Amino acid sequence: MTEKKLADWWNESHASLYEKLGGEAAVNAAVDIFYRKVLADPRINRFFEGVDMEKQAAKQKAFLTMAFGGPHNYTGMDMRRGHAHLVKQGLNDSHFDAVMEHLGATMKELNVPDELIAQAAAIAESTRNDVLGR
Ligand code: HEM
Repeated sequence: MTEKKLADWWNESHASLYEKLGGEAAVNAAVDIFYRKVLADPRINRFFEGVDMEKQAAKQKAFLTMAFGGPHNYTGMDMRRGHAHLVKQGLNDSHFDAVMEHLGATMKELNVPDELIAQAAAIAESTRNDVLGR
């Protein structure tokens, strides 16, 4: 193998899900679509009432970066703290499922391959108990 081929092979086989999806550009493309879906959904939009737009955009970006397996600084404890007030307002599995639905639909709209959608869903799913405070 030439050096270039070796480097390509290494990068392809070690690319994170985040890199495969297109990194920060992919997250930025997904934010608008995802955000619109969430805010248009009467099952869950009440949780986002009174959250200011700037904070919200940063939150959506953090959410998607996390789901895409990218660099993030959140831990289970942060997920617990970040959603504890929502759990008090009744946040439960049905709301979590709705968010998962929008995540999958957003990625489908962006023509992400099913296999990568499944990987992102698995990452998001792994936060369920922390988000729901149990
Ligand atoms: C897939 C699981 C989820 C992940 C990975 C996630 C991720 C995050 C992150 C990173 C933040 C920012 C926390 C911070 O302030 O540092 C956040 C906040 C928030 N999340 Fe989630 N989230 C998830 C599920 C949900 C669900 C199911 C809802 C409601 C239906 C929700 C509603 C919110 C709201 C409203 C905030 C902003 C809270 C505030 O600033 O007052 N999240 N989430």
